[in-house]
Amino acid sequence: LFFRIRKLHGSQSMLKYGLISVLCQVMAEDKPWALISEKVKDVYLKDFVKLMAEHFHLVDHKDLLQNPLLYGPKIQAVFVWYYPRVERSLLRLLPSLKVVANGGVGIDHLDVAYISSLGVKVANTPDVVNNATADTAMGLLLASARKIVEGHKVATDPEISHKPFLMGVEVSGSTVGIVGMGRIGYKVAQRSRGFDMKILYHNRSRRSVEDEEAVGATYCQKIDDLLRESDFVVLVVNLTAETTGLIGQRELSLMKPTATLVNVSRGLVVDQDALVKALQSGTIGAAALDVTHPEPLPRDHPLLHLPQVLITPHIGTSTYETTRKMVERAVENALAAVKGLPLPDEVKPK
Ligand SMILES: O=C(O)C(=O)CO
Repeated sequence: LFFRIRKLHGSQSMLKYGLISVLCQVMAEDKPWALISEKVKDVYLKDFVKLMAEHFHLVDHKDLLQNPLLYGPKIQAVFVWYYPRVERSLLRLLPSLKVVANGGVGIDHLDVAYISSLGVKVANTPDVVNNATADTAMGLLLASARKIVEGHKVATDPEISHKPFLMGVEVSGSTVGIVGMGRIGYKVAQRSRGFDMKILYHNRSRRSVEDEEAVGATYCQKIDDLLRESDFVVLVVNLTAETTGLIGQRELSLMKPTATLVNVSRGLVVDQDALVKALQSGTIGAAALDVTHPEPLPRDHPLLHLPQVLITPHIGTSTYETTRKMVERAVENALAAVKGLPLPDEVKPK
């Protein structure tokens, strides 16, 4: 059609440009509409929002709430990075919604059963998050064990004249216990092998002998055995009804008084009050947490003030490369749903 219009000559040029402009508008309308959170605009670098905007007209949550009748019926996809919260009140505004496309693997913040009951698909971005999240776990483990953050403070604070030795815990040759041997857990095991660590793991189902041998991991059917023997306990489970509060007072009391708890899963996997008590009483040695409940913690929360606790603000996947892959994957999932095609990463209700 475009080339036919271009062939119009002379006096027809007004008509020609009019038709081209209408055609461009029709083509622009062709792009589906998607909702993102204004927080995503703040958090995600412009490049990533641009990537989504190549395929979707983006509306932010604030605009939607100001103009629900204008935008609500157009929106076919919601991109979620924790925000916007996909509450029932939001879903009611979106009668044409086809997909909730989550960036990240954890979908504990989504009511998948309810969203699916509306005929709306849910997708996440597994696999692409594995390396960055496993790197974060190892970073926390090493930084906590070798007091890297305190070391930086001491080295850069001119007021500290007496340099303490900052005695750490030896990582090489120690025992790591990985709770949750899924895709990220396995990456943690691969990295731990590079540090000559003895590797224990606990998982709902045992890995194949080949998988175990490839990283030298030993299966602990009972989590208690892993907790008793490990110098570093690394939590890499999904948050589910079964894993909520998985590490409580009893479990912490089984750990070595020198042990470190590393959490890159979700804050609610740990009973935080019990963790505070275990740290204060010396039941365990240290904690290194990329996730807490809530996030961020209130400024007066004891975990923020214990010297043996290292906290990062949920940066498990925050690398440029992984974020790009997550955005690309979320866009692929959303486009597939809009076109009625199978989603690369559909999450079905349990
Ligand atoms: O992928 C996820 O769910 C994360 O939380 C990454 O840290």
